Amino acid sequence: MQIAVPKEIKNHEYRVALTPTGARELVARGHRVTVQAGAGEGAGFPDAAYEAAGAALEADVAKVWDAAELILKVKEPQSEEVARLKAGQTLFTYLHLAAEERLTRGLMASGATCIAYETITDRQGGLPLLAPMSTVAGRMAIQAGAHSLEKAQGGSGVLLPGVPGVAPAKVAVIGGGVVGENAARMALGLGAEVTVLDKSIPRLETLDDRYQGRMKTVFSTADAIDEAVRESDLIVGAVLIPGAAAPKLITRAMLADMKPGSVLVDVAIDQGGCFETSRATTHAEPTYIVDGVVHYCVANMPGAVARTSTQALTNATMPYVIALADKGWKQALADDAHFLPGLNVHDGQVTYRAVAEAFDLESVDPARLVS
Ligand SMILES: NC(=O)C1=CN([C@@H]2O[C@H](COP(=O)(O)OP(=O)(O)OC[C@H]3O[C@@H](n4cnc5c(N)ncnc54)[C@H](O)[C@@H]3O)[C@@H](O)[C@H]2O)C=CC1
Ligand SMILES: CC(=O)C(=O)O
Ligand SMILES: [Mg+2]
Repeated sequence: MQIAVPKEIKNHEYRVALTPTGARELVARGHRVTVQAGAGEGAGFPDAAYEAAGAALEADVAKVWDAAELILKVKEPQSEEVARLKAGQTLFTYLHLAAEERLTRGLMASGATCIAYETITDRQGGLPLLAPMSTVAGRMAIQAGAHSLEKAQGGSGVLLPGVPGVAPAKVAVIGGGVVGENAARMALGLGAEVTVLDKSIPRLETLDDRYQGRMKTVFSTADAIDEAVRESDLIVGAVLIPGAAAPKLITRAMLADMKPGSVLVDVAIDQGGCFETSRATTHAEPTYIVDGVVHYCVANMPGAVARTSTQALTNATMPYVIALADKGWKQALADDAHFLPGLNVHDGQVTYRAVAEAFDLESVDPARLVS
């Protein structure tokens, strides 16, 4: 199969979808891999390493896309990438479609087969291709929040751990999944007072057990969120309803109850964000202030630590890439009931129910397309 790896073009996105190690593996299986020149540079993988792995380098982005049967990316396609995509091609990348009607319609119009990393499931009920980047983003959320609390960033001037004689900051994490646990763990490590809110009792039990009561676990209700809003210096938004738009859990009116200079880090922004006042920002300009509250809403947080993130992401994606390359999308999805929910768009049709519901579109059962 002809496989293409374009250079990512989203603002300050330095990850790449395939490492030289991955390229070598695909080439050894008889596939042709074309990497756009410079695609791996931001993650520390020079062109020469891909060449040594048996991949072809191509400087002309149009040629990279045009010849491909399978396109491997990291971030959701930007508009100029959507314009390059065509029927008969398979795209494998993060898509986050429920937050992006224009992108959804663009992918439908392309006629291509679009498989999202973030809706593939596993036997344990997890999201194995979202989890590595959620781990990174959760850990980064506290770094970003701590920095945003500094006065020069518009923050309240609170230091997360406090100092002897001065109490630590209060951190609330809404959603105790992969992002939430990693954020809470970092905040605990820095000495903050940490509360995690989740709607899943089993999840709260796991956290309570794992951290031996060192973080408070609270069932997520409107009252509990009100209290977190009133008390916290930093709130991390980390909820997810897989494939769907995030619920808005903090409204604009509620910001008036927050301490001036408090910080909201909305990691769920790639699914539309879980705070009413969230809008996606970039690493170039990560924060803005609404009603005295600093908002950090970068939709590709892991792109900033591209070396670590690329290795973590490709460790997880590689078995799926190999299945797509060896068998083609139809057989690869037919053979694996957990890979199948990755299919979001095929030949003009939406195949993921939560995405179709977000935009009042017809949804086609993906199982019908592969049987
Ligand atoms: N901004 C970025 O760069 C990145 C964003 N993300 C995003 O972070 C979000 C979270 O991802 P994961 O932690 O992997 O998901 P997850 O599925 O592991 O965890 C989500 C948690 O939210 C909980 N939840 C759902 N509704 C809730 C509510 N109303 N109140 C409290 N908790 C609720 C669920 O029970 C679950 O435990 C996703 O939108 C994901 O796409 C992930 C990586 C990078
Ligand atoms: C999950 C995601 O959106 C990211 O890693 O950028
Ligand atoms: Mg995004």
